[in-house]
Amino acid sequence: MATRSGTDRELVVEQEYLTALYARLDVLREHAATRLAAARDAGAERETVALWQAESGRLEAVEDGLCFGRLDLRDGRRVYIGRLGLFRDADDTPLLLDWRAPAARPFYTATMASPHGVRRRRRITTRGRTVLTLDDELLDPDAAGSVGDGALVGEAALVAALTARRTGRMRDIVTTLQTEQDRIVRDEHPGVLVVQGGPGTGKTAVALHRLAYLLYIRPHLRTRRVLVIGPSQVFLDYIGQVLPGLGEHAVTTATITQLRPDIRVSRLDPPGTIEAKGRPGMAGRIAAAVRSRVRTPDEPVEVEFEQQALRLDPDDCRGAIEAATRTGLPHNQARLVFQRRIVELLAQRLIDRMESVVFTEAGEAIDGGSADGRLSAADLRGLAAAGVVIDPGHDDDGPRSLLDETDAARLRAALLADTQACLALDELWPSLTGQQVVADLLACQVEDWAPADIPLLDEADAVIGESGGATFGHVVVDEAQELSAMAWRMLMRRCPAKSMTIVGDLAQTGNPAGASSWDGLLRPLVGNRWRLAQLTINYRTPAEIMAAVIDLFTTHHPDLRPPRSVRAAGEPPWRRRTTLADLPETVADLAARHTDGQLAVITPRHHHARLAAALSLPTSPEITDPVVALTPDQAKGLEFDSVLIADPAAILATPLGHNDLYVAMTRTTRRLGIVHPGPPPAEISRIQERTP
Ligand SMILES: Nc1ncnc2c1ncn2[C@@H]1O[C@H](COP(=O)(O)OP(=O)(O)OP(=O)(O)O)[C@@H](O)[C@H]1O
Repeated sequence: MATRSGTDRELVVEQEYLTALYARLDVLREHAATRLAAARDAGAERETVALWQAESGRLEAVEDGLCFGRLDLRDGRRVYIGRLGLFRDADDTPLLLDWRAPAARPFYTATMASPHGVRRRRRITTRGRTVLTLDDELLDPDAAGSVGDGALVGEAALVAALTARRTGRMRDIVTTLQTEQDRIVRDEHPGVLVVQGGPGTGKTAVALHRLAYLLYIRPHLRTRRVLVIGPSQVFLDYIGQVLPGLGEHAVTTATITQLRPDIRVSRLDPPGTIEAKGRPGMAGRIAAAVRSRVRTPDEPVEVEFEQQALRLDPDDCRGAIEAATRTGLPHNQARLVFQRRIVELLAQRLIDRMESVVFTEAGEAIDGGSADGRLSAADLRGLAAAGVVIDPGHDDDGPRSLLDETDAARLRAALLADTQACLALDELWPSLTGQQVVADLLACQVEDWAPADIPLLDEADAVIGESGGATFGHVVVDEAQELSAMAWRMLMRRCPAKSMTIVGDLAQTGNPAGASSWDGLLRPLVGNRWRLAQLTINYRTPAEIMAAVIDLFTTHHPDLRPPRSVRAAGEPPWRRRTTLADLPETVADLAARHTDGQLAVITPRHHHARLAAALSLPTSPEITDPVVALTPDQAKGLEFDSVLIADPAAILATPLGHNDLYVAMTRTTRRLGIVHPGPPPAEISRIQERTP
């Protein structure tokens, strides 16, 4: 049990310490600002300016909650814990430990049974630069009022964080990270770490804190760059302040679609098409489609070059194709190998033809050449007379070849630059673009793309060798259950080290091409280089609401364990019957009466525009508005003080609708209401009908 240590003397002591920490921070800020200005004035390299800019940003970001904890150790030492490390200028004595430092770890993990050398854990709550409260936990088994195992670490602060009003922006949880979460944050697994956990278990928060931790312990990741993938821009806006608040600004965030800004997405596919496009077999089909564009002719091919017809036999083509294929290069690069082989053949044919032309003393060409196949002194004189001799340095009169290697190279270059010759070669091995390949495969228009096409286009680009794009040292994937097998292939190409943190919940999969098993998904991609970790406590959704969704959960996911709610909100969910015609008015009326915190109205896609209009809300939600209208898809990963679901039966009627309804019902931190046209679907019939 934590006790509030509010004696004036203690508060004064901590206030003095905090003031000294801020003074040190101010000195560092001034230093960084001076160095930044000097670098700019001196026209320093971009990297130097960026370095000081990043340092200034890091120091600015920690203003709120700079120091939030203190550990009194059994050996008499005392350490303060905060958002970054601070050291005394004179002798480098640590003044404040970065929460990520190993010595700070007991702040998150020490218990009565394993106190990790800690006698007292103190939580320091501040506003601005002022100490407000101190909460102490004594981890001394002999002390009265000490904390027991199984208790939440820092319960008062945790409950305060969980019950605070939502703002549409996620906050960091660095002051109240729980033990099972800390274990994942600091997990040293070098490969793919999958975090499976129910709604509200802190997967997003943990993934972001883990990224901050990895950047701290593996600084080389800053140069290799790190990426966070989320399901939508709304979600990325929602989490956008967490890492900067932890002093980490240099992180790329994107949706799968945003990884390819060069491709315009202008439409949505129906669920069946999304599912088909996401299957792993699409990779084989794309590779086969690209391969099928390489043609071995049945008949000899004539190549026109400077009014001469050069002949390529099918065997010539086959040999060049095999040589190019053997290189293992992507299609467009292998094409260059093929071209070079063919051009070598053609150039040799031209050379042979030239060499077989023999001139008379008078300079007239006689077909056939000399008996030994080489040129005589007379031939050379004839060539010189005709202005054809290219190598005047050799005036010995012995037999020799007409064209040397330089001439042959020039001839090959001329062939490669010749439009007619290239057209003939392109017939056999054309240069391709990913968009052509996929458009032909799907029999659709180039430039008329849907989100599910992005991984296919990316795959095609990889097969033909045109993609490139940035790669990253570590990738975090949030709402990872939503990604198709093809999207995973796309991400894996961007993370050569296969160092990833993947967080998701198989019970929340809404994408028909999404995951139903982590093993099934990852084994084909990374073998056994992946590990599963689980989160079990739901910090968001109150117990009353989890009790209302339990049937829905267990019916569809008997093999998964539901998360345990950390608290009850004292407000049971409610439902209200209406008619389809009255639905917009009923919802608008209920939303208008809502005044307490942020409200999300979650509707099936086909009602979305109509209900948003009835509520005078945009269909592209602004995530910080007091009321937002969302589809279940858009609500993924978000949370609100209150949620109102309109027409649950229509949500259930979509493929994987049971998961979508589960997502919708678990977005709330306090209140849940459901409006249903007609009788309630069985899944919610246990919820009491009443008006809020
Ligand atoms: N240790 C903690 N201290 C304070 N708040 C916490 C803690 N863990 C989680 N939370 C809060 O609980 C809420 C849910 O966290 P988060 O969104 O990370 O869960 P999630 O598992 O990703 O949920 P979902 O799967 O539903 O998207 C957030 O408001 C988060 O800040």
